[in-house]
Amino acid sequence: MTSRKITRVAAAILIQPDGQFLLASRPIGKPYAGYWEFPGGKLEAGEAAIDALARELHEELGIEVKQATPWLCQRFDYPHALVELSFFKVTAWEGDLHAREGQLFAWQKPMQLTVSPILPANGPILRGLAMNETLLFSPAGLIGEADFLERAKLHWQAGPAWLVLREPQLDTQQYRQLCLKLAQIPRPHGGMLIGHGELSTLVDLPLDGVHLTSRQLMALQQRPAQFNWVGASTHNESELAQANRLGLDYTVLGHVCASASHPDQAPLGWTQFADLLAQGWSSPCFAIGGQSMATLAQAQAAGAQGVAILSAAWR
Ligand SMILES: Nc1nc2c([nH]c(=O)n2[C@@H]2O[C@H](COP(=O)(O)OP(=O)(O)OP(=O)(O)O)[C@@H](O)[C@H]2O)c(=O)[nH]1
Ligand SMILES: [Mg+2]
Repeated sequence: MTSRKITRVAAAILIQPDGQFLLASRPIGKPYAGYWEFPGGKLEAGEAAIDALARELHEELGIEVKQATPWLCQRFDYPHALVELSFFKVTAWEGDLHAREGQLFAWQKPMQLTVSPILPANGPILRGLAMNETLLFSPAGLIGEADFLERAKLHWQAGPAWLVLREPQLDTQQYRQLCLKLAQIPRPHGGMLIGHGELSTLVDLPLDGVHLTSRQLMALQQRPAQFNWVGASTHNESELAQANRLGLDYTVLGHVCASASHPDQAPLGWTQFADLLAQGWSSPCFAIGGQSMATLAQAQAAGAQGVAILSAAWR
């Protein structure tokens, strides 16, 4: 097997407080001229991705980066190069944008692109920009249905919470009923309701998506077409690779820290978690296992989208 040289690239997702992000058109004379991309460029020899990011944004846009959080690390096989893209979410910068390379700029809303074409590698990751920093797993089995419905309402009132309804102790009929009750709660900020279980029992429920177990994930040949959003639980590289092959929207990887739900299995730990993410995947990943808002920053520093929270979300 011949191994291709990897071109390392740092790219910035500049995000405004209202959630709009910046795309720039590639200048004439470069490969894919006229395609829309995230500003950025190639790492120089010995340069760290975050330093390349700051340098490129200065060169291309004339701004100084003040706050950048690692987001996805993605590998993409172009005919001209195998590219490893380290994306950063840049939420604070100084200076006005200048098109120093003659680019055009477009501020875009997640899932509502108005420009095209975009670079081929960027297509699969765009859905990830619509995701929240937390993924909440339901606890009705632990705290009781009435309490759960009340707290779900509070989460959705407060923000765009993504809720996975995972209740393995319920039978199909009970699950349906609970799901229908949840679906009636208003979600003014665009919160999401994600199902869990045998896919054939979920298809006609008012769900925004489905969360696959790792067993379901490994048994599938294709992404299930009946659901808008599809994510999966993963524990290792082969499961991450399968999620990537199927083009899933997100993964959950763990458990990262010791957790009450898996007392007999050794946790991955942050180093192994970060190493697995650094292999390069096209969809955001949530850390799971001992996670809460208190571990969000650490998870994101390791390259995660955010944290999957079980019991800590419902206290
Ligand atoms: N900057 C940037 N590059 C991307 C993105 N997506 C993507 O596939 N790429 C690829 O990553 C590589 C980065 O190239 P670049 O042309 O921006 O590099 P650069 O700014 O250092 O320019 P240079 O070629 O003049 O040195 C290209 O192969 C490009 O196709 C993206 O969103 N932003
Ligand atoms: Mg560039």
